[in-house]
Amino acid sequence: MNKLVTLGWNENFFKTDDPAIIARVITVQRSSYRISDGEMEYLAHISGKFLNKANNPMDFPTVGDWVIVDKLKLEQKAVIHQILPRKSQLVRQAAGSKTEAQLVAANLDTIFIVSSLNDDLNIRRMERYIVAVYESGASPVIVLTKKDEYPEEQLPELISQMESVAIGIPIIVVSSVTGEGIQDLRAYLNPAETVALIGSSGVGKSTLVNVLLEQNVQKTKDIRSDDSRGRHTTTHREMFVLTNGSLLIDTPGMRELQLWDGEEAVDAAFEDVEDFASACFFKDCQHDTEPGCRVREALDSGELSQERFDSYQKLLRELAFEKRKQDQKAQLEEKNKWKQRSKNAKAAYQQRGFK
Ligand SMILES: Nc1nc2c(ncn2[C@@H]2O[C@H](COP(=O)(O)OP(=O)(O)OP(=O)(O)O)[C@@H](O)[C@H]2O)c(=O)[nH]1
Ligand SMILES: [Zn+2]
Repeated sequence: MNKLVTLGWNENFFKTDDPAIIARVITVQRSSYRISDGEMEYLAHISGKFLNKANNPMDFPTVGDWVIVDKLKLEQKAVIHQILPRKSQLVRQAAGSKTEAQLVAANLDTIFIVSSLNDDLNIRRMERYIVAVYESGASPVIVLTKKDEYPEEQLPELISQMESVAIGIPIIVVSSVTGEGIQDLRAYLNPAETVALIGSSGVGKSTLVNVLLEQNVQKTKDIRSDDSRGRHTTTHREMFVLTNGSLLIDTPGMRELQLWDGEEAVDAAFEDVEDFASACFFKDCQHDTEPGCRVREALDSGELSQERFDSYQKLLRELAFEKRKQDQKAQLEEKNKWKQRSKNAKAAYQQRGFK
């Protein structure tokens, strides 16, 4: 049997007579990668030619990527030549002020949006995560952790609140301490499928990975007893194989999730708002003062909450702003490229002695 299958490989991804050239990225460490062919792990680097062609973060391998490689079995080293087309990819705007995409993981079937029931839970943040997941092409599942620390009687109210913003998305409540809900979660971990966990730091992602793997592979840390500096315990992204053959990727906690792209994903995540908007009299209704505005009507009657509508508009504005920044950056890069070219041409001309 082709061992790649144990990593979720499917022949439809890429046709080749030589499966030995295929591997999957299981961790990313600065400029090196750990890859696996299902049999052995290799420390891999990208080839010089690859490096020359890669000019933005999306061109580089990420955890979950399928890659074409040359393996040196004895040394357990490999060279990555190419990334196979991704079937899904989770992207966010990189932290900091630079306009730059950050690729979180690739080829995911499902994404667990993990939030703890105690103080981390935030409806507006949840909406943002849902948009990012829809945009990635994977299916979202909401996982609410630390059930053991939350008053049972308040749970139904909270879940119904969550349901109103996570339309049609499964919501699973778990406790890694008591084991409640873990079995329900396993229903979303199918053989040969890849699931990634995302969420803020300290919500219990790594603890959950350990529980699902039934062993301690990810370091966890007590957030109550540490200082504000050493909070993040998961420093890199890593893929694990569960005993049933499903693949699980843990990601470092995010302080905030800045969207990179996804106006259509906003429409998908805000199906309720879209439904009202499509019933407005004017096709291009701005839901402001236009007559026959179904959105305003829904806001007045309470069918649609003002907070939800504000959040929808805010995300759209943010994405439009993000897009303008990206376009400006692309224009600048294009300009610099031409500048450099004419500089090179001039230098070559002078070298030939035509001064
Ligand atoms: N009471 C309770 N505590 C939990 C549960 N799950 C995790 N914790 C605790 O929450 C703290 C943070 O858990 P981690 O698993 O390290 O959190 P994380 O999301 O991986 O954090 P980062 O690696 O920083 O992203 C630890 O002290 C865990 O013991 C749970 O179900 N119940
Ligand atoms: Zn309207």
